[in-house]
This record gives sequence, structure tokens and C-alpha cells, in this order.
Amino acid sequence: MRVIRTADYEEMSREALVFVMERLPHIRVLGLATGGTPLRLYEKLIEAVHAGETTMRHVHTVNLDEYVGLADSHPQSYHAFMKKKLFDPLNLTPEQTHLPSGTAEDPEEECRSYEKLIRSLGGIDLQMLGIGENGHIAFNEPGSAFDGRTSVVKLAPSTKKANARFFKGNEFVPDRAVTMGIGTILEAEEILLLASGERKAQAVRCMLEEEPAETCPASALQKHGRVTVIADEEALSLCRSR
Ligand SMILES: O=P(O)(O)OC[C@H]1O[C@](O)(CO)[C@@H](O)[C@@H]1O
Repeated sequence: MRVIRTADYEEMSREALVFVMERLPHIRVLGLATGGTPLRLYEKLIEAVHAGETTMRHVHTVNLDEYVGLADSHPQSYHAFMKKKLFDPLNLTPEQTHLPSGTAEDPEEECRSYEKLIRSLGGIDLQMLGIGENGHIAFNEPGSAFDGRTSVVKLAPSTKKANARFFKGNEFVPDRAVTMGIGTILEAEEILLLASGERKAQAVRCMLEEEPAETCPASALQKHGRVTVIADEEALSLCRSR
């Protein structure tokens, strides 16, 4: 995996913007992530589009995941997060922005349709990822199969705790999510993973330096030929060779 080391979160976001802007003219389907990590990148992308430096008009976006039980309009849903942080500021339409539903009557069918949707769009050209403190990618927790498809998963207690900051407290974080599987993610043409901060250091070390193992979902990325990791010094601080 190619690793770009940056001094801090701001530089990580700047490098990520350069990376994404270089590719945007050739991208038809862009995979997006939620969480705190890509937020500054999204702000920069909005600035760049408003300045006329790039455009997302031609792009379809597909997000990685959604909490089960949260309606699209729920303020803590990933639908609402993406609408507020990226889609509305860029005037992206509902027809070009896609997330799995957290309230489908038949969640299994929803997972199958999300896979179908990705295929019908022609597959993902560039998938952005964050990384969980336990090494998860999307909501694929440790123990997830490397060939897993979009499915309903149970969140690890540590993930609920880490994401409680977006809710009123731990007890409000849903127990389950619909998530793209690791197998789905690995089918993207290219992958960009962003990591910042000391609390990600252990996960980043496992991803880059351990033998791929289901105990560290992000280590599956070693099996993909085109992965770039942009990470700051703190996130890389436990890596021997970086
Ligand atoms: O960027 P954050 O907020 O640290 O989250 C890391 C990862 O955890 C998730 O929020 C899921 O828990 C992912 O969407 C994200 O990539």
C-alpha cells in the first residue's frame, strides 16, 4: 500500500483533496465515508467546487453504511450527515447520491438491492475510507469475512462508544448497521483511506504491518493493488517503517 505521511489533520485533508481532485474528472462513481475524519476534506472539496476548480456534477456517490432504525431524516443518520456536510452545499441531487436505507422493511433485501445498485452504476471508481479504532472499515468489525457483501451487522461496544460523541450518549447509538462488505469494498478500482490522530495508531499499524487477518478488517486492504493511505504522524506513530 502506498502511504503518504502528513504532519497533521489539516495537511492530511489537503493531500486528500489533491488526490481526489486529480481523479474527479475520470470518476463516475465515488464511494464516500462518514465519521469525523473526512469532514475537513469535504469542506475543502466544497470550497474547490464553489471556486470553479472542480465539479461533482457528473458523479454518482455511494456511501458505505447507515444505522439500522434511523430514518433518512433522523439528525444522526448518515443520510442527514451527508446531506448537511456535502450533498446540499454541492447541490447534489437525491438521484445521484446513494446510501443504504436503515429503515427498509426487509433489511436483507435492502442489502441485495444496494449491491445491485453499485453494479448497475458500473462499480466504484474510487472508494474513500476511514478506519475505526479497532481496525474496522465501514462497519465491518473485527471477525468480518474478507469476502463479505453488504449486510446487516452488529456494532462492537467500542464502536458504539467511539460514535457516542455524535449522539446524546452511548445508549442512543443504534446496535446495528447496514454496511458494504469488505468484499464489496475490495472491488472498488481504487481506495483512499484517511487516518488521523493517536487513537488510530494501533489500527493503522495492524493495517499496514500485520499479516492480513480478520481480527483487523483494514488489513484486508493489503490484498488490493491500488490503495493509498494518507495518514498523519500521530496515526503512523506505532508503525516501525514509516
Ligand atoms: O472518522 P472517525 O469518526 O474516527 O470514524 C472512523 C470510522 O468509523 C465509522 O464512523 C464507523 O464507526 C466509519 O464511518 C469511519 O470510517
